[in-house]
Amino acid sequence: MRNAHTVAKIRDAEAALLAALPPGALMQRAVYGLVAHVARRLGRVYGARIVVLAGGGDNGGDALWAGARLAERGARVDAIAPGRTHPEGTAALLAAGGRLHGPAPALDDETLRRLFDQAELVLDGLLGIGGRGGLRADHARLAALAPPERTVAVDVPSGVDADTGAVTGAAVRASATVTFGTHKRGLWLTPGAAHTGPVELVDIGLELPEPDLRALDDADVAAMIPVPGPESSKYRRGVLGLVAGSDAYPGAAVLAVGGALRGGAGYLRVVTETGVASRAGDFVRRAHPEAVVTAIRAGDRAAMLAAGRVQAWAIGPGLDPGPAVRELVAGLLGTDLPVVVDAGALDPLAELLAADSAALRARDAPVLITPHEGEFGRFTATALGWDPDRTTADLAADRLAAVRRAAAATGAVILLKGTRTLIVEPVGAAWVNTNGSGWLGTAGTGDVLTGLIGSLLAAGLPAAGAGAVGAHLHGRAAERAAVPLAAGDLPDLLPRVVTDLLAAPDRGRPRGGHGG
Ligand SMILES: NC(=O)C1=CN([C@@H]2O[C@H](COP(=O)(O)OP(=O)(O)OC[C@H]3O[C@@H](n4cnc5c(N)ncnc54)[C@H](O)[C@@H]3O)[C@@H](O)[C@H]2O)[C@@H](O)CC1
Ligand SMILES: Nc1ncnc2c1ncn2[C@@H]1O[C@H](COP(=O)(O)OP(=O)(O)O)[C@@H](O)[C@H]1O
Ligand SMILES: [K+]
Repeated sequence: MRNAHTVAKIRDAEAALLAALPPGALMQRAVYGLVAHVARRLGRVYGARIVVLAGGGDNGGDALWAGARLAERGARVDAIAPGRTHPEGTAALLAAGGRLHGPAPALDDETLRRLFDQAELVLDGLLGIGGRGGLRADHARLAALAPPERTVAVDVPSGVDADTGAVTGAAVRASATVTFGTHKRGLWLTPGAAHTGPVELVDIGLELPEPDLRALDDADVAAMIPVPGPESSKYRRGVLGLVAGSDAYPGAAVLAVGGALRGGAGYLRVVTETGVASRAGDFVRRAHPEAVVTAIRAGDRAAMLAAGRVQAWAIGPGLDPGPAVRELVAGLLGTDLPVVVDAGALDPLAELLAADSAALRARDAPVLITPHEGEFGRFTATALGWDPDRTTADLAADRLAAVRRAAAATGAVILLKGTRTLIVEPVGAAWVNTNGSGWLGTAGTGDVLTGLIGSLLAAGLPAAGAGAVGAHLHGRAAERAAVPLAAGDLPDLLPRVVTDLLAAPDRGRPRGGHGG
């Protein structure tokens, strides 16, 4: 498990440790980790040309000290400073033979370009967790010139808000980030997450409280995947009821069923709309003979519920939102089972919530909704009266906070899909998925995810756990796909992903959350 904390919590932990350690010791721990990263990456430090971007705070201090250590090992280090610099770090760099250029306004573009062009590596120490708002012009100029493929961000890419991931104006783009003590939420939240490259965590010994945001690793997911025991049967493993597919969109049902069959439930009951031609049911039967299909007339909630006993429901892929689907969603809310609501069932659920804001809180079992950003805007507009334009702005300014507000106000567990899918419980507990790739942004991958999550829910995982494990497996499957991937490729890749996770030697070993 990887943990992220708020800047305020990091400052508290830092203060406690600073009081207990000799002056400068904490910074030296950070510097040690940073230098190790740089040395590993360069292979040979001696003779390497390194540029240090040195802001006026401790982030600049880290970078300058790292520059000093690298200069002592024979690197040629040029520091560029927008203004004043960390005194001890500066003195150490100069004593080690490094050079300081600045303040930046006095440096012409030509000189700066030459320094950046020659650099094998740039250390971005302009701003860390002390950054506030958009970069000032003298910082922004340096951030824009730093070459992304050769830049390592110190603690946080400068210009990315460490708490929210918001980016206002220019920000450093790095090919790797070395962060200290714990992850910062902004490293994981879009848009900031697009600036970090892979993130390496350096343990500096902070004693941290409960995290504010978590990310599952392979080992966590391996320990959470429901594995059948000797006593298991198809019914004991969990039965999923999946309401998906209509005459208009039969394919979505096929994709969702594909995800569900590979999600670990023992039995799958699929409910489709008969419509004129019962197309969806026929499609599903042909593609997936394992699924048991019941075709119902649109909106016939009694027929849906009569499809058989299940442990969880998922509804939405390939359904046309309208009064008939609202009937079905209302029928599912009336059960005491966990329900996943996606796609064509989201607007109908939002309408039910607009009429009765306590509809979800009145249930004992969770409702997990899985919107993408556009669906989230529509859902919150209908259910909560939020202005969609304002919601778009709120998501860019502080994605996690916006989703937390919506989860608290509706009582739904919310899985907001995107580059960094977020899973948030009504009480605020939050997870982020950090794997996958842009190739997932193709029609139908969300349908596969809904089936997969529904299946995990039926197999007994709690709602947020099913969402987080489902998103992780879905992302890993995408990483293994031949590209460009199509949504239909994903179900067939899931068995290899799960098999490898379960075979990993550290499966089942406790994984500490220590130090993030
Ligand atoms: N918190 C910790 O546990 C540790 C922190 N360390 C380092 O210390 C950093 C935090 O240092 P500081 O608190 O000094 O903060 P920073 O170095 O992040 O930034 C503070 C400085 O930046 C200026 N500034 C703020 N916003 C700006 C903007 N938008 N444009 C231009 N300038 C801006 C401020 O006026 C101030 O001079 C961490 O990111 C990390 O690199 C490490 O040394 C080790 C331990
Ligand atoms: N850049 C990206 N990186 C990682 N995952 C992505 C990216 N873009 C989209 N995804 C994932 O792809 C899926 C798309 O789902 P969705 O928007 O519902 O599509 P559809 O409705 O066509 O199935 C989600 O799981 C989302 O998180
Ligand atoms: K930085």
